[in-house]
Amino acid sequence: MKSGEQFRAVIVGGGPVGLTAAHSFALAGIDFIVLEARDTCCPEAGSSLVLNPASLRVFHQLGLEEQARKKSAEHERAVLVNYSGKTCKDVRPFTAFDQSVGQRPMTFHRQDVLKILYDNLSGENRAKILVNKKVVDVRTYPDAVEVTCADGSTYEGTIVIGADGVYSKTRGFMRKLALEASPNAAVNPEKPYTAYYKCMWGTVPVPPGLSPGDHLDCHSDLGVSSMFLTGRDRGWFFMFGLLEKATQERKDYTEDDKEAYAQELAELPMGPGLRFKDIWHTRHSAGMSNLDEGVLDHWGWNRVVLMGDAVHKVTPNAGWGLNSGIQDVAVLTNLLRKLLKETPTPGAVPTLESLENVFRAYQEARRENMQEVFDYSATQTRQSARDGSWTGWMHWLVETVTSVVPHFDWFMIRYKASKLVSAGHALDFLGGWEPFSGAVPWAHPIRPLMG
Ligand SMILES: Cc1cc2nc3c(=O)[nH]c(=O)nc-3n(C[C@H](O)[C@H](O)[C@H](O)COP(=O)(O)OP(=O)(O)OC[C@H]3O[C@@H](n4cnc5c(N)ncnc54)[C@H](O)[C@@H]3O)c2cc1C
Repeated sequence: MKSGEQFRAVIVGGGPVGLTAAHSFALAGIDFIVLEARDTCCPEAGSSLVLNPASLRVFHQLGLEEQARKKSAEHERAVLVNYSGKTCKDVRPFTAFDQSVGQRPMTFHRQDVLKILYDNLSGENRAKILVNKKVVDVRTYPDAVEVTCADGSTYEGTIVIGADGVYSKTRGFMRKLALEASPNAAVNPEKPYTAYYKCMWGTVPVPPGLSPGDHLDCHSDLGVSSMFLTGRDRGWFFMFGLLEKATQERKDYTEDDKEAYAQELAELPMGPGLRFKDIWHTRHSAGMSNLDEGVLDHWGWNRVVLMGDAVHKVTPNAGWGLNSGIQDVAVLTNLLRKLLKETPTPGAVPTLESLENVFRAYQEARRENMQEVFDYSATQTRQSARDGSWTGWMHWLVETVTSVVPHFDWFMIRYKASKLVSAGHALDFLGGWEPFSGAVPWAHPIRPLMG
């Protein structure tokens, strides 16, 4: 293996984070290739994705905002019911986002996000997304990396980026290679995430009485909760449940498991006058998994670096998983672009030391914020599906007291959620424009576009 003449990033995984990286790298002038295991980057799998204003700001910079607005619904109404189905709150707190950061979160069908990303790559860049390329080996050399796929094909590059999700193979190779290089190397655990909750999700037609942008929640003290979101033309349910025992093992739920769980939660309220049994039979599709949680301590090693669910995994109640991955993309793109621009000989491949410095700076820029996002997400899950522990009762007490405080949700969004969102990075070499501004300043402002 010898050094390539030009820098190239081999991105493992053509999910939403890998595809966002493809757009960002293309605009930054960073050569890349994406290797995706499935036969398509846009499968009809998963449920909704809520993009927060920080992600929408990046999408705007990538030229994707217009398509995104056509395919999504802005958050409008928040309804909370208790386990008996009684409405505790029916409010419209999301105007707080309009005032704070100038933009509300938007709800998409997951496949639509993938299609927006994939379809809007130029022909030249789309040709760099290769499907049916399941990565089975990663090797590092003094000047390069080599990635091998299940079909026997190999790809060389300067770095390899693991955007291959919660069960990341790249993460495993990073660990293995670091330990081979030094048995005392500081590495991530082999199984770095732990699940305390499970979730079944699915797509259904919008039930009567609901409108685009509705967000319904049902909380309970029995270790279960439900959430229902409406988009432009469909709705999505999320049925959360506390696992009997925390686990680090992967669990693949079967159709029978889903049916049994649906029967178990049939009477769980989803919103005013709506129970789970009313919508389960209308589903187009449903999925189920344990909700892994964790933030890794080592985001990169040598020529290998991780982003998205491969390096942090949060529960989905607060909708921060992909939004965090988009932040990873923005920060890593900015740092790599700067490095490549500053390389003494134009076009020369940066040294391993300079790449490792970039990976360190990337982790430093993201790790602390990610922990805050992680804690926020974990708390939301535990406040919703409360257990019988004292923390469960504390969550109950806080929720009961705050549910009678006028405009409480508005204040939480204005002073807590907006603060997290406004910490968001964007691509520092591209401009942006107005709606993404309000009373809360962005920690990393972008240059306003002229005209
Ligand atoms: C029910 C639910 C609701 C959610 N809602 C939201 C939300 O509203 N907002 C939000 O921000 N986040 C949400 N999330 C989280 C979000 O889905 C993830 O954070 C996001 O998908 C992570 O993207 P990723 O690209 O890192 O990983 P993935 O989406 O897992 O994509 C990884 C890709 O890598 C490919 N791959 C895997 N292994 C290999 C290999 N060996 N070789 C090549 N390719 C490989 C996979 O096929 C896949 O395409 C939700 C999650 C769940 C479960």
